[in-house]
Amino acid sequence: MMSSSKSEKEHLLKSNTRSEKSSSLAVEATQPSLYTPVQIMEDDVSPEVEKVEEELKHSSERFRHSKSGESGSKKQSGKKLTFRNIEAVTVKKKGKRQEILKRVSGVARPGELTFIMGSSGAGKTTLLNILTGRNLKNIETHGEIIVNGREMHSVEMKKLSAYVQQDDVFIGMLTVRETLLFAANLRSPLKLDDEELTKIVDELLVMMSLKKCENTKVGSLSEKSLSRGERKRLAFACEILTDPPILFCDEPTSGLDSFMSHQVIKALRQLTNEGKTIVCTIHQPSTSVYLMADQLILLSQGHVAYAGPAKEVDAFFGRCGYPCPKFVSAPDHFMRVISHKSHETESEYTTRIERIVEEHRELKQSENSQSSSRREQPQVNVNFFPRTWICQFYHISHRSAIQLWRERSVLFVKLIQTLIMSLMIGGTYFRLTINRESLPSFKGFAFVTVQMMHMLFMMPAMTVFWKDYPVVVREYQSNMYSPTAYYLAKTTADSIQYLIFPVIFSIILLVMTSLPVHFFGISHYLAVNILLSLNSCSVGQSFSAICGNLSTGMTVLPIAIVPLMVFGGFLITYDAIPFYFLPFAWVSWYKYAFEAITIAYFREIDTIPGCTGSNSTVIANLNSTTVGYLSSTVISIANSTSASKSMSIEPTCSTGAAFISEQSFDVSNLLLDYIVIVLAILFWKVLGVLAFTWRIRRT
Ligand SMILES: Nc1ncnc2c1ncn2[C@@H]1O[C@H](COP(=O)(O)OP(=O)(O)OP(=O)(O)O)[C@@H](O)[C@H]1O
Repeated sequence: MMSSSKSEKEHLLKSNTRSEKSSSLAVEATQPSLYTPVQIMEDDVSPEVEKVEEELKHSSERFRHSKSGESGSKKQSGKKLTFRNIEAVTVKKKGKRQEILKRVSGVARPGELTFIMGSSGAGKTTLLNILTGRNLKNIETHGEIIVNGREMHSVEMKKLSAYVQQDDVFIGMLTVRETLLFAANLRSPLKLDDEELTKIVDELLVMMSLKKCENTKVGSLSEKSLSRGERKRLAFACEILTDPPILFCDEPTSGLDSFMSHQVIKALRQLTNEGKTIVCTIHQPSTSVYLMADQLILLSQGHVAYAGPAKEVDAFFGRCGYPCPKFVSAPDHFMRVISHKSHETESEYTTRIERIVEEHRELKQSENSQSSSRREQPQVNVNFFPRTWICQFYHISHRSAIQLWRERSVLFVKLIQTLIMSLMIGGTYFRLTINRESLPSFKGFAFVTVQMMHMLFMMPAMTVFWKDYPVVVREYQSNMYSPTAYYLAKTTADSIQYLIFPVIFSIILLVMTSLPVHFFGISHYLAVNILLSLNSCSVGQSFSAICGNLSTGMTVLPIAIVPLMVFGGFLITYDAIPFYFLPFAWVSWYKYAFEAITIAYFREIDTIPGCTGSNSTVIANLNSTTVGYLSSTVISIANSTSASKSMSIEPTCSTGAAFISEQSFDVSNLLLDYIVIVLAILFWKVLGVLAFTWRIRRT
């Protein structure tokens, strides 16, 4: 740290001398900047800054010792990052191509801090994304990325580096400590025990000045808990816990005050002292921050305007005819030179940039001609995730369970909803028993039960991923876990509620009705309802993953589900279904659930009270009596298919078995019914996993 301060001061003095010598030809502003170099030097040595720096230094050292298990300071073997002729093109509508980066080349060396600077839209973030192999949807890229003479595949690059992205996204319900512990569990390259991980997290909390908020919930963008600076420091802590040799940071100082910006860059500088290669984009650095850079890459209109030592940039712009005027800070000056001014035309701006780019190209030509050395080819068969699939599954489901519990107000609302619906339906079928008159009502009761298992649970299940989706993308890109582990762990943890609510719903209905109380009936009724609710959430989650967002999923879902419901045997008997719609009936889990519930209650009944024989006739009008409140869509579909056949039950039966076969069901199908419902759950799970994995991998 001391050496860096010293070199900064030398750099600063040189920069002042250069500034004094230079003329003010190319710059309009000649007013002294608010942040004069002398003030910065004074700020730099203020007791408060010194104290924080000392704290950071000691914490950093302790953290590294705890990880390496060595008493002395451990320097990493350096990684020299070279990128050559990086091009990025987006293909827009009607095949229009937009060049974002045009043959961008540069070098970042170990032990050095490299700043990528440029005006907004210059391509800084895109360059970092290409170097780290992330967020390249819709972007075509070319060029070479070489580390220590070997060309890198993006998978290898991810193992060697960490990337602190501009937006800090976290699971809002977790505390700072829990967030770090989760990351440490899944990212640490070595398998460490709980005690060692806790120690690392403790060290990181001190190192990043997060100790005082370690038990504060991270919060989301809508409900803030941590300050922006704390969120930024947490993002750093999550990335550097793997001790990567190369660290990329996109706008690490955005949203921070000048003191905190200085501290963040200072912390990065300290990491370079350990041999790390650090590359960060930075928008408008204060002079104190700028002076900490070793190397500078200036981007303008997707071109490299300058790439080289930071201390030589003044001389370069002087050579181009834009020397830095007296009292104007160097970053302010060259940012002005490479930015589009309001009073100039597009062609004037482009001409200026082309001249600077050409000047830089000439400067670099000799360097490039020397660098055509032979390189090793990339290795792609590298182990992708540090932890096993089971370990990933365990930690994600644990985190999801914590989230579920902390969001228990949502669970409470769902409980109230379940209670209200079950009391309403229980009231409708109050004292329902099995006799001649109530046979149509039983069909209505079975229909409403099955329908409720879908209405209550399918839509809420669709929301399961989307709140956390940006976090999941970020964590996947950081090689923390596979999408399959996430999907299955998240949906499994979320499904706990779908074991409880259907039981509450079923018990209330069973208490309020007067259906026969026997173990066979009750156990099958409960089992079918639980399986149906699990199937509903599998369907909801799967549609959500397939459609990619909630609103599309909610629109598409009824198109697929309504036919299955209509041909489920409640509204039309199997025999009456037109042959071209029969496939819907074959795959309708509604039908199998209805069959299982019917068998559960009628198999044991020898004689249906009130049914004396083959002449008994009961007309059921589901429209007006039993399911009158159901959606008009369903009813109209039912009416438009063979209404007379579907709405009437004309039993020629007096026994339970006869009633079962009257519905085109078979007593021996009970096991098949369960198998089909379980297969439906598995089918939707697999489809959901595939869709989710595809979606995440595309990012
Ligand atoms: N995936 C993409 N699809 C289409 N255009 C893109 C994509 N990514 C980046 N761009 C475009 O590329 C240009 C450069 O974007 P980039 O985010 O790299 O700029 P930047 O220099 O980081 O800007 P800022 O400082 O504002 O973050 C912009 O015009 C942007 O709209």
